[in-house]
Amino acid sequence: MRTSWADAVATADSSAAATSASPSNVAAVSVAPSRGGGRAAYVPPHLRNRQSSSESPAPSPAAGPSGAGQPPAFAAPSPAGGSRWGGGPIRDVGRPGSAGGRGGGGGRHSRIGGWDRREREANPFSNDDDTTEADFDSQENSGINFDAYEDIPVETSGENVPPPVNTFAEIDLGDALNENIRRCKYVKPTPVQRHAIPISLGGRDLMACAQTGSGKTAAFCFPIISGIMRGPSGPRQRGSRTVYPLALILLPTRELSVQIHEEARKFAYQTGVRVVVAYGGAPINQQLRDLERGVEILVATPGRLVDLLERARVSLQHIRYLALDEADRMLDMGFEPQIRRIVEQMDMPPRGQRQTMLFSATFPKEIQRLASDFLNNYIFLAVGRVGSSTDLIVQRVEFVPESDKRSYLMDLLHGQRDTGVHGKQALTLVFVETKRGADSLEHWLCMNGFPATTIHGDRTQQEREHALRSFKSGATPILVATDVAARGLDIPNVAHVINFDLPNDIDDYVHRIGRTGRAGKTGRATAFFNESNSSLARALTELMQESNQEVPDWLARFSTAHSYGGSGRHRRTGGARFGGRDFRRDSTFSRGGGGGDYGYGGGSYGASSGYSGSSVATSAWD
Ligand SMILES: Nc1ncnc2c1ncn2[C@@H]1O[C@H](COP(=O)(O)OP(=O)(O)OP(=O)(O)O)[C@@H](O)[C@H]1O
Repeated sequence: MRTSWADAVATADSSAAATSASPSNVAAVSVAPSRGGGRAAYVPPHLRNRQSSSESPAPSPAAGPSGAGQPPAFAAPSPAGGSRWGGGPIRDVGRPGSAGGRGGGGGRHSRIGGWDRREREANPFSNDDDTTEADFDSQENSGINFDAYEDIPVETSGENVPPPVNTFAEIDLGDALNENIRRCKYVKPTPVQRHAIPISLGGRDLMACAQTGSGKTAAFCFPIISGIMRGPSGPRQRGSRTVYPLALILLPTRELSVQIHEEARKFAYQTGVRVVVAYGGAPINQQLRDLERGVEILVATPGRLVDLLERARVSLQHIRYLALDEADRMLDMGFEPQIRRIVEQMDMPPRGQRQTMLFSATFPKEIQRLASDFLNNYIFLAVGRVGSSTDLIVQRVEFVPESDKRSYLMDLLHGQRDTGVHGKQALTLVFVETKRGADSLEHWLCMNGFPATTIHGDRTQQEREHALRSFKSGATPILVATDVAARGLDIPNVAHVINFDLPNDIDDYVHRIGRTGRAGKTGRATAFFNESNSSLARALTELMQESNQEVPDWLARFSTAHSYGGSGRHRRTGGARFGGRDFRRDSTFSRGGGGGDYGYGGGSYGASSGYSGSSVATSAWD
């Protein structure tokens, strides 16, 4: 079985008419397979005797923990110790100079489940480029453009919202965590971090909606790690193989769980807080061994977690923090039953006795409604950029008939090559609809001299991880993927996202294009649109307008033609806005109805105070 593009190229018969045919391949068929290294003969579009069907768009806090909130029973001791967020002083374990020392797995030695005294904690930063300790002081996280965040619109609703912070220094996260923030080269908090971290440290439940690539991972990891460091130790586990994590982070895909585990390990390095990952497709025995060595934060996919719960190897009895990343995906039809089982039907403390945080870049109202079952007196936070969440991403939509897609793709890739935009510094992610389509396109690209690999649900986990590594390293700078790669993956240098097949759901489009333009960087997204995508036209048009993108005339016409009857997930969530808006503010919600959007500038929900700075907008996404 072929496991990589290289194998594919090596085993392919160079004369094979692998470009089996669609008419579009006629142009491409004239492209000789590149085996042997020669660049394929390329037939430019103007010689292909056909008209472009596109109209060518131009390229183009002063308060402590809120009294209104109900900090869970486990909440930190009184603020007497100095944390403005109500926790006592954080024990700095494992930091240089403190007991345990650097690399010694210092810290909460007495806690079963924490780092064992005999065990050396592997340095999670050791693979990061060639950065030395000295470099950490001099660098910022690669090129993040904080100026772009200056006037970011923010909306909060809920009672007694803790005010935001401007710097990490304003928050008492403790020396060990601060040291890791420095190692990550985070100089300032991103907007979602500025708001979400104080809210979570204040003990409040949170539903947070913030643009892709804006730093949501740290926004939920920092308060969890800090809270565990402040709080009482977990239970001792005598004579039982069951482990009792204190925090659970649930994610929809295996790759994302691996990524969040790696991130969380960096943030928790030398804090004495141990992070373990459990996900499907990988041998369970290794994961069981990892768990047995102790776990405070369990990062998991739902299926594997249910397996561990059924085997009684994990108990959720002592969960203090529950975080759902990509929460709208976790609560849609695919995952909801499993999530309800984990959260409501096992032994997890009920809402109000644990702290729950839900994060995503998109939050359809119907999902917010479901999600509210898991939350207690929560704060809704929407953080967006002026104009929209994605104006750092230049979006183009091309009208491309189904049969011409490969040919168009070839144009784009040759264009990139000709302008020197390729290789490790400019990765290209191509989304397709089906697993078979992914394999077929990957094969065709390889045959035509474009090193590609693929990731989808029919590949083994080993193949998926290999593909991702190969893509990240630039060895195969094109990744053909299904929606399994649409959410959360943080891959530096993705310069171009191509929607070869558009998704049916506009929120999926938002997440897909969000694989580029991350952390303040710019990116490019191209979509191939044709009649089969008509139902998406209106939502796509609205999204592009909100993101200050040029909408081609033909798309606007499609949009008008299909504005009747377009419903459900094809429409922008929350009405004509990007991202999300607290469904509790929907004027019809209180009447038990659904549908209408809350008008601008209207009344507010409950005793909503929100952030009263001048940059408050009625919506984060207008
Ligand atoms: N304060 C910060 N300073 C600099 N870089 C940061 C900061 N916070 C996060 N980052 C970086 O920004 C990138 C995106 O962060 P992250 O993956 O958490 O985004 P996200 O909001 O979860 O995105 P998505 O919605 O796609 O899941 C990461 O590479 C992360 O290391």
